[in-house]
Amino acid sequence: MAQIIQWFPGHMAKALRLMRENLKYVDIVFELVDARIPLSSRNPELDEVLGQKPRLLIMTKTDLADPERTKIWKNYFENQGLAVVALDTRGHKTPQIITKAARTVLADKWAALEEKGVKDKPIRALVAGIPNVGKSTLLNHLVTKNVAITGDRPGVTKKLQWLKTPTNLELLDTPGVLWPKFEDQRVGFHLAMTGAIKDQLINQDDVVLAMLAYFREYAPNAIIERYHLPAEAWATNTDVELLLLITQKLGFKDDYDRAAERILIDLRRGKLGPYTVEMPADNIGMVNDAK
Ligand SMILES: Nc1nc2c(ncn2[C@@H]2O[C@H](COP(=O)(O)OP(=O)(O)OP(=O)(O)O)[C@@H](O)[C@H]2O)c(=O)[nH]1
Repeated sequence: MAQIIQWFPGHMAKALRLMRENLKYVDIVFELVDARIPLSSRNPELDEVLGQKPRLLIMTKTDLADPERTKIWKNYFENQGLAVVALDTRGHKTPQIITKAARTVLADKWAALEEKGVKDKPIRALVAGIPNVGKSTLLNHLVTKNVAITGDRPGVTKKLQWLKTPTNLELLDTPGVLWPKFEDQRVGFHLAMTGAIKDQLINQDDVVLAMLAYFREYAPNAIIERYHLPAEAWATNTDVELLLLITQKLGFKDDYDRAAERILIDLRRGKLGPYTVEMPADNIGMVNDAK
């Protein structure tokens, strides 16, 4: 883990600085989090950078997450005063869902503008989130044609590029890449499970063992079925022994690394079913509890 801790801070500082600079050009920030790891995929310093800037929390990849847990998380964030949508960003209703939610967040401000005679003002937004959370996918689904806005407007003069959507949003075309924080080693494991960080950064065997500990408690049958293990496999084996057993079942003899790699691919592609490895009560040490 030490390697990761040394590697990220410079990137994170730069990303947050860029975010601060761009914030003044937008009305709202779309903060993306991965529904499978809603805490580990958030950046704890974002709260401070955003201050009072309106925000919409978008939980992505709900098709890969446990639906019951997604509901719990949505409530949890809403109870903190955040506006939240949870979706598979690739769905065809994404533009309508996101635009409606953004309009709701900004309803008062837009009503005040309309009173002053400003009609149909586009909502300007910045998409932010950690790598792999779905930023580009969201942008691509919101913007049906690639139309860059030009002209003498704030942002444009600074050579920022904006993308217009048919639903009257204007999106900064470069998403803000945030970096997670790794003080809690579970954060690293969870990010690795979902593929948010490079595989070279964490020992895959360790990630798979953390993952098996989760499946032992919450979805034991998914592993039994996928790797054709005997029904009593969990009861008679430790997590390490189970990894060895799966390695043999996969026909990889004693090549545990290869088995770990295969298991992670299965997990990330949803072959082990939907999963959400974090719950609010886990207190994964990275997000400020207050908004
Ligand atoms: N199943 C599923 N996959 C998604 C969803 N959103 C994005 N993806 C996939 O997740 C992967 C990463 O998505 P990107 O849009 O490239 O993520 P990004 O945040 O732009 O990533 P970086 O460029 O690394 O910062 C891609 O394979 C997407 O197809 C979703 O809601 N559900």
